[in-house]
This record gives sequence, C-alpha cells and structure tokens, in this order.
Amino acid sequence: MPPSSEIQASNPETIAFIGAGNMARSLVGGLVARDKPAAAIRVAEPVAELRDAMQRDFGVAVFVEGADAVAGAATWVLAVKPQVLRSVCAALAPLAQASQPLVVSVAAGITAAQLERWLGGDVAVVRCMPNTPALLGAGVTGLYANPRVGADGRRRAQALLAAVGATVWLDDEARMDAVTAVSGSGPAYVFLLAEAMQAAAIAEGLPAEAARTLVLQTILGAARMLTEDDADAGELRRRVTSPGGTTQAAIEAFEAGGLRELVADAIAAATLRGRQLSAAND
Ligand SMILES: NC(=O)C1=CN([C@@H]2O[C@H](COP(=O)(O)OP(=O)(O)OC[C@H]3O[C@@H](n4cnc5c(N)ncnc54)[C@H](OP(=O)(O)O)[C@@H]3O)[C@@H](O)[C@H]2O)C=CC1
Ligand SMILES: O=C(O)[C@@H]1CCC=N1
Repeated sequence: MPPSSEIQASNPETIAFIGAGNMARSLVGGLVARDKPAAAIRVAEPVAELRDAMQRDFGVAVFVEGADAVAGAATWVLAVKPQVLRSVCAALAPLAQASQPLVVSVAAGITAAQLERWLGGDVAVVRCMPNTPALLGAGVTGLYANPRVGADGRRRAQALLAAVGATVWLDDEARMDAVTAVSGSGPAYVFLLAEAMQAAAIAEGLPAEAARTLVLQTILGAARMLTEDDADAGELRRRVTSPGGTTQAAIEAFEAGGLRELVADAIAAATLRGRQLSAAND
C-alpha cells in the first residue's frame, strides 16, 4: 500500500470509492458483475466488516484511509453520508488539487459547488443520484456535470453509471433533489408497497410464503409491462380494471384515501429534505 502522501500518476481506468456502505456496494457489485476488473477498483471504508465484505465479495482492493484508496485513481466516487462529506473532502482536498481527478458524488442534497469548494476549488465534479438496483444492473442515475467537466469526464462518468443501469443527464442542477426524491429513494417506496401488500394478503388469510410469491411476482410482472409495453401506466391500469369488478373496488379505495396526493406529498418531502441536507451540512 503506498503512503498516502505519495502522488501517483492517475490511471484513467482506476476508480476509488470513498465509503463502502449500501450505495457503494450496489455500484461496485454491479460494476464487477459487468466485467469491470476488480483490480481497477479501490475502496476506502473505516468499518472493518464492510471493508472485508467488499474484498471478499468483489475482490477489490480495500483501505482504511481515503487518501490511500485514491492514490493513482483518476475517478473518485464519494459514497459517504451527506453529514460527513465536508470533512471527507477536507481530508482529500490536497490530493484533489495535486492530481485533478474526476470527482463523482452520489450524496443526496450536496451541490457540485459545495463539493468543489470543499475540495479546494477548480475541481471537475459530477453530482449524480443512482439507486440500489444498480447491484443488478437495473439502476437508474441522474447526473449533472459542473462546468469543469470536459467531454472526457462526461464520458467517464457516463461509462461508470451506464454499466449499472440507465442514465439521465440534467442541465439544471436544481432538479437533482427531485431526481433524488423520485428514483434515488424510489426503490424504498416500491418496497413499502410490497410490505403493505404482503401484510394485507396475510390478513386476508393467505400463508406468508404464498403472499410473498404472489406479491413479488405481481410487482415484477407489472414493472416488466411498464417497461416493455408501449401503453402508459394509466392505460395498463385501465386494462386490469373491469367495470364493476374487483380492481375498481380497490382503486376507489386508493383514490378515496388520497393516494395520489400522498405520493405527491412524499416526493415533495424528500425533495425538500435534499435541500435541507445541503444547507445543514455546509
Ligand atoms: N442507499 C441508497 O439507496 C442511496 C444512497 N445515496 C447516497 O449515497 C451515500 C451513502 O449512502 P449509503 O451507502 O446508504 O450510506 P452508508 O452509511 O450505508 O455508507 C456510507 C459508509 O461510508 C463510511 N464512511 C464514513 N466516513 C468515511 C470516510 N472518511 N472514508 C470512507 N468511508 C467513510 C460509513 O462508515 P460509518 O457508518 O462508520 O460512518 C459507511 O460505512 C449518501 O450520501 C446517500 O445520500 C444515493 C443514492 C441511493
Ligand atoms: O435516503 C437517502 O437519503 C438516500 C438518498 C437516496 C436514497 N437514499
């Protein structure tokens, strides 16, 4: 392991991850499963169990200190919580100034301007918002590049995130909090629906294992129809809803309970929380 003070020439293929939590695991696992050489991935993480799991599961190099992980890496992925990102950047700022990496942040709320300032200024930053289905290559990521990111930096960020799912580039960074609220957090909303449907199925007398299979396959099948059928969500819903039938009874209960307003309120709350994370951690 090279000493952290040593500045190595950056390898454009080498990616350093700072943090080995849920999102980093999803990205690293997705990349390795899609033939990114494990030798080109370096991960820093203070928690020994998470570090060991990364090494064991994916064969990547692991480090305690971020400064050791970024040595020789042309792309740095910041995958720590927004609450600690400022101090993580402060520790890495001298190395960022010396080696001019492409910095890719997945942190909710934290702006590209904040990252650039915390890293000492004049740094190429791509702020992005992936989601955990990246682990299966089925993620989706919103990306915003600051003006310092050139064509090569965009290409590298695109290659990194496209390896684990779809990508959507935004010109207006202000919309990134909405991306976070919709697709970054979005898998949790579907998981919540699955939990609620399974609990309701059991309450109607179905055995737990049967409830699980029925609910999960229904969500998988519906997601496939949404992505593989030309019809939009409303039309697909109408095709299930026989007039005077069972689905209509359920949809009326959802509408009467204000489901659409509730979803809008939930996404607005998540969007606002993104803005608060930026202000609270500056
Ligand atoms: N989870 C998700 O679905 C998504 C998360 N994100 C974003 O990804 C980021 C990480 O989230 P998530 O993976 O869920 O969080 P986790 O808490 O699971 O992972 C972050 C990890 O980083 C570690 N860490 C803390 N300080 C350092 C440091 N100085 N150097 C290296 N590692 C450090 C933490 O250790 P310790 O616990 O000891 O602090 C923790 O293990 C967040 O900014 C979040 O907004 C974005 C999209 C989706
Ligand atoms: O809950 C969070 O703050 C992070 C960002 C998006 C998903 N998880």
